Amino acid sequence: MTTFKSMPHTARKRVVIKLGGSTLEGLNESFFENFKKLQESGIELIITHGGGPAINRELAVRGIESHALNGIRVTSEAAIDIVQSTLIGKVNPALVHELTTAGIAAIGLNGFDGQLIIADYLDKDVYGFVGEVKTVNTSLLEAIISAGVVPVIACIGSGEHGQALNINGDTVASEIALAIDANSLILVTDVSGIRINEEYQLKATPSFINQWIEEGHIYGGMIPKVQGALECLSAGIPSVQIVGESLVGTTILSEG
Ligand SMILES: Nc1ncnc2c1ncn2[C@@H]1O[C@H](COP(=O)(O)OP(=O)(O)O)[C@@H](O)[C@H]1O
Ligand SMILES: CC(=O)N[C@@H](CCC(=O)OP(=O)(O)O)C(=O)O
Repeated sequence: MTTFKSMPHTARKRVVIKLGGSTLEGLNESFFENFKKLQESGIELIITHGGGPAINRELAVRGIESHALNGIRVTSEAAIDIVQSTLIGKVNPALVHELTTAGIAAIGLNGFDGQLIIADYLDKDVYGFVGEVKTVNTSLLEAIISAGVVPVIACIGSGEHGQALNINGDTVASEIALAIDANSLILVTDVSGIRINEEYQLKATPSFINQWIEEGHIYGGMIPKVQGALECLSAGIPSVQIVGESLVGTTILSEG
């Protein structure tokens, strides 16, 4: 991925929070009030989101099949239209509304807006209309953030010739965190972190994560989360958290 690195800014604290589709619909007002408190304490927030369950429902209504491979939806031509309209037309405005109701100035965005996320096919033969992030328009994000507005980003990439590409929400979250030099990334999901042999892990390191993937303890939708986390850590973002609605979960840190 090519990014235009933001200016170093020693004093600022910038946090990217990804809200998983698995948990989005159940979040209540007090959850969003947490965000207001974070903002009031001077933290710059950037929110990204998924919407897997909402997409599944819309696909089912239309009788369109889809399946996941390594936690990524194999997206047909028929499916990409539904993914695009669900994320941009339904999930994103609903989330912006929740934030606005909690008193947070928020603006909904997707990869097409101001060329926010330019994407290319990940592997068209294998995944269909799924994208990988090529560039992030960090100047646009910087302008929005410095205006005190929270960007709320749907995980749709802008492909060649205006083709929408489906990008996993966790991948977008980590790519945005990397592009804007975030101090931390928080992935909010429907489980309180990484569970191994029925026990939630408070902490994890890359070597444990690789071992857990190999042994099959981490699978499905957890895979893009930990992969994004490992990328962020190796690029110098100090920590990534995978948490439930209560914001309690696993903190992933570099070794040592
Ligand atoms: N080791 C693990 N610990 C916890 N959850 C895991 C693990 N491996 C796989 N999962 C699955 O990952 C899911 C979260 O991913 P996903 O459903 O894609 O959520 P989201 O919509 O928040 O991105 C959990 O509900 C669980 O089924
Ligand atoms: C390519 C790919 O997997 N795209 C995801 C985008 C939504 C998403 O990531 O939603 P969650 O946050 O609920 O996982 C999908 O189609 O489901």
